[in-house]
Amino acid sequence: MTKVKICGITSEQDALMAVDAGADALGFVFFDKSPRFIGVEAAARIIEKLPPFVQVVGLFVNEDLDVVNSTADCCGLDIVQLHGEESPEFCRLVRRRVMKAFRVRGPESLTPLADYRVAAYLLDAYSPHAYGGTGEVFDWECAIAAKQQGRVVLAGGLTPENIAAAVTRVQPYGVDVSSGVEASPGKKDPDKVRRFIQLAKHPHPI
Ligand SMILES: O=C(O)c1ccccc1N[C@@H]1O[C@H](COP(=O)(O)O)[C@@H](O)[C@H]1O
Repeated sequence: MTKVKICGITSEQDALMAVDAGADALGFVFFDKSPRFIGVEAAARIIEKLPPFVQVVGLFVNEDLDVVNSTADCCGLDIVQLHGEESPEFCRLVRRRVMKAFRVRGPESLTPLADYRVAAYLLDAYSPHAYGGTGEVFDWECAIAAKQQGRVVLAGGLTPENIAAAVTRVQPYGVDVSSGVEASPGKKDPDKVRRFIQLAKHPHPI
């Protein structure tokens, strides 16, 4: 069954709602140019309220290694998601499992994957305007091709409307969504979160 990460959590209410809806992982954005930015202390206060068996992911963009590792310790992160131009060596020095994000423009965007020894490749749409969280979709054929190199987490413009088609076609290890399940930037819409998770995990109605 496809794993689901709900990213851009900024409140305890949204965190517990997403967990109750069946999320496998929650994402906290430690990138201060994001509308979903959360500070370390605020994130730690939410994370300490989470039940067991939910993975906690910290998202960083071109952050200092020391900051990544100290935030991971402070907040009890399980996984680090690196969404900038971090090198293979940088990923190796992170003291957590790493999901390295690649912003896909076309098949040539997949060439660097082979250099990275990481827990999963997260594929997102390329945008010249932002590092992620844009709601833009890329050509899923690239995600299908990337599965030859390792675990793929599909992201980029996923919504309750397209997630069943995405999971059926790509059959990724997991999916990640931020803007597609929001009521407004940084605030999740409970109905969208529930429908998204249900359809990601059960794309074919029984
Ligand atoms: O969510 C953000 O604000 C964000 C900022 C900077 C880098 C990545 C970000 N989010 C990640 O982007 C993808 C796609 O998001 P969306 O569903 O299209 O809105 C996803 O992996 C988020 O974790």
